[in-house]
Amino acid sequence: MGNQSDGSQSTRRPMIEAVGLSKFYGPFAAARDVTFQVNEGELVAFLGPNGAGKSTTMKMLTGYLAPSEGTARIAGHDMTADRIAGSRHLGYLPENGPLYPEMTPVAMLDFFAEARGLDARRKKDRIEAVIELCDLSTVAHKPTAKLSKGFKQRVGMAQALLHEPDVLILDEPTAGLDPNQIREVRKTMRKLRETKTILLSTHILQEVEAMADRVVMINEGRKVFDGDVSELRAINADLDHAFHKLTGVA
Ligand SMILES: Nc1ncnc2c1ncn2[C@@H]1O[C@H](COP(=O)(O)OP(=O)(O)OP(=O)(O)O)[C@@H](O)[C@H]1O
Repeated sequence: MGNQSDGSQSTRRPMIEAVGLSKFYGPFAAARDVTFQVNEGELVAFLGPNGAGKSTTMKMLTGYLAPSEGTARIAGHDMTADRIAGSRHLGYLPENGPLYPEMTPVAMLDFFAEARGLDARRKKDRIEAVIELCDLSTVAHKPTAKLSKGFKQRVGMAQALLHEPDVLILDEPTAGLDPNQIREVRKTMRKLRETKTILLSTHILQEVEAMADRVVMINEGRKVFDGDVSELRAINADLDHAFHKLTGVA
């Protein structure tokens, strides 16, 4: 299924690296010593029950949140010391959809394109391209706050893809969507995985079976599994049961 089936995983370049990442809020550890990597061309599903620390880990990987301990690297760039260089490679879909709900999708994309230093020509081309790819033309000039959840999610995705990053970190891209919208997101994802390295958090185990090369699972801030889907199946043929066994949550 995955594009690592030729056994070349170890020779591929690591594009997303979590090295001993921890985040403490007072005495509470939202993430503790989390280490894993996503190699070039892989799509890795990031699983765990609510509150396990997925979003916290993703925010540290993207440089949005400073780790208490450890190192996050994107395409080899340390996201604390060298965030701008790493961010050129990275598209990030945060858990709560796009920022700046009062702006229209076009205005927001324009703003992000400016912030990322795209020149005028490339800005125009890329905004047009992501509006088409994410099917936003009918809502491009409406305030984002007034859009449906599915469209808001697409605006977030368009923002993440704007600068043609080769690495994507997507925090629950199908959360709260209806089945038709989920199909659309999966279709987009299948297209993206041909050219990009992707870390994707989700609660939908069918999504994992359908798309992931590998699974990283965390529970109570700690990594509890890192392997491919067949290894997860070796724990229990039913992925729901495997998830339950590793996390103690149904
Ligand atoms: N700023 C903060 N201050 C204190 N605790 C926090 C903070 N941010 C997150 N947490 C706690 O850290 C833990 C991990 O949260 P996180 O959002 O990373 O989980 P998650 O795995 O993404 O969950 P979900 O699947 O519900 O999105 C939770 O218990 C959360 O309440």
